[in-house]
Amino acid sequence: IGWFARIPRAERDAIFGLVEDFQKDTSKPKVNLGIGVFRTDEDKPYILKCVQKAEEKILKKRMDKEYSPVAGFEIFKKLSMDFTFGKSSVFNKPGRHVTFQGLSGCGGLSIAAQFLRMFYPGRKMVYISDPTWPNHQNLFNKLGLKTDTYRYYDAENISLDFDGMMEDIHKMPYRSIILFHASAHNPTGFDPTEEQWKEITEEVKKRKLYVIMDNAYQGFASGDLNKDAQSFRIMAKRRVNMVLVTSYAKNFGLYGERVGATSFLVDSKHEADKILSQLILLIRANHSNPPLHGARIVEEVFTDPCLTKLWIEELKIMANRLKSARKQLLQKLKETGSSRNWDFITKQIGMFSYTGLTKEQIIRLQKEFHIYMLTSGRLAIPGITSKNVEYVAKCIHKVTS
Ligand SMILES: Cc1ncc(COP(=O)(O)O)c(CNOCC(=O)O)c1O
Repeated sequence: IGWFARIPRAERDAIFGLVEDFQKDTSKPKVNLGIGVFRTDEDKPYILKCVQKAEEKILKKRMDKEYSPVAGFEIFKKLSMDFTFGKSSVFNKPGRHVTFQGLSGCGGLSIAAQFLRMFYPGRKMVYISDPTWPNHQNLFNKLGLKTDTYRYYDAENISLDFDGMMEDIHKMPYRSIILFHASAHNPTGFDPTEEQWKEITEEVKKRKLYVIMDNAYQGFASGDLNKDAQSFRIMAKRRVNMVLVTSYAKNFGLYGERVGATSFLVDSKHEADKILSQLILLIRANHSNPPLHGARIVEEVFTDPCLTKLWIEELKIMANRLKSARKQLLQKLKETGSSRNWDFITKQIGMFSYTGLTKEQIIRLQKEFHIYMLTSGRLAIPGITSKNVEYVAKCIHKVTS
């Protein structure tokens, strides 16, 4: 068809393009350090036991397959507010938040971005961290919001560039929109401390910024649900204007079920009703109704105390598995006699390590050793196992010495 011929080919998605290359690679051994999806030490996907038990309960109930409400079920929304802001939060009351069930984190960010584009009175531009998750810029730009960056990473010292970040926030025009990662920053793995979050919050208030809080790893980052929520709970306590986008992909292992919750904090029931009415039209224009299954699993786990307890245990198991993989990798890198300081690997938390490897070194790892990483230098920790850690360490040493 004529006009199809004139459509330019887009560049591949950094993450899913790499996964395709990995799957096509027939050599042995090959190691996937590309995508942020949890794997056991046997390099297998992990279906949480609490999820399996929840599914058995759901199946027995023989529930219908009718449409969910456009914004999701009330119980799911309430449980999500209890999980994120906590039962005692001043915002966890009718009239102080507008919550909808989105299609996981991406879906929540997408609806929030469209809503801000339609109604935000300030600049239609979002400040995102440098570096950040590759899809942030793509998502906001595709939905009509420009992006700019704030400093976040000190490559020299391989650490959080807190001073740079604060300077950039201090310079931001009043009422700019800024996106923060709630915990387990992707890709650096460096998070502000509790004290630093308090300083960031004061600066955000001074600049009257609107915050998009991307909460993709709550509980999965440290294994502690509340610790991983400190960033946005500190901001909420100081009445920072924000929308919180929560994903249940990682902390429930429900990647493909596309389940998440997004909450706009508001001041009154009057405001809440108006915002919900606009969100419902916007959601209708996107996916109309959210999927049933993932939300029902989350609801079962949050309402059954035994399943909640099991879930919290499994979060710790996953977080500890990643911590031990970091320790093993650091140990093996030391054993190679590498002169580099790799200590940052155990200082970072969550799914990724930001290694500082150059693009050339990463291409060599892929071409010569069939080890797949993002060319940004991001290494997905779940891909490290007891079986392959020595091989990975030796190959990293080879390309960096
Ligand atoms: C910061 C952040 N926000 C949002 C999301 C969105 O995740 P989802 O839409 O699956 O909930 C993700 C998921 N990351 O994807 C895996 C990877 O980076 O390799 C994320 O890391």
